Amino acid sequence: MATAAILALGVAGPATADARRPAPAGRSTTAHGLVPVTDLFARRLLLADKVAAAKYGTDTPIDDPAREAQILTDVRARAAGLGLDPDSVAAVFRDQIEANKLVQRGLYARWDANPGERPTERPDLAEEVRPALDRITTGLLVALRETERARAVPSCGPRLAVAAGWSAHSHRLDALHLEGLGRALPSVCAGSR
Ligand SMILES: O=C(O)C(=O)C[C@]1(C(=O)O)C=C[C@@H](O)C=C1
Repeated sequence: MATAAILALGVAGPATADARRPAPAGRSTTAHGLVPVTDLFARRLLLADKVAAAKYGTDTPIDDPAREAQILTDVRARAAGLGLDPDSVAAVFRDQIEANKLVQRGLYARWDANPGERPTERPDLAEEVRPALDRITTGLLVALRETERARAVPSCGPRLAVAAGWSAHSHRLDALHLEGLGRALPSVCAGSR
């Protein structure tokens, strides 16, 4: 999705007048229906700052294929337990990982160019940062299950754009994290896979 489109939606915010009106019978979701998903995407992207701070200036590379495989194996198994399609859920998480790496690389470039902006503390990746990412994984699996129907209807794309704009705005994402949010979205709607 175009970053500019997300930005514009973020500035506009949700349609409050519509949100106050009761939904017509048979129409299950509101414009806010996908916010639980995009909110967790945004939170996960903000954690990329801690991941990058844990690794920057060390021998630990941004890419950790073993950790990625472990996440994808785990979410596939848990998706099946929740009655979700494992392939679809794995696609969503693969996008989250790619989005996270996009932000990490952007931060590295920023810190290389501006030494004054480099992190002053190094969080513990194993003890602090990955457990926080794991908590988001659990929340995201629940959010994907709760939005299964909303993600299967043709209006998913526009609703996702509204939700992403709202989450970008409420988490005050900068341009880099907004780009990450755009990278996080492609697999959310059932028809997009
Ligand atoms: O846990 C890490 O080391 C991260 O960099 C985070 C993360 C992720 O998004 O979960 C991203 C890149 C790595 O390849 C593995 C996992």
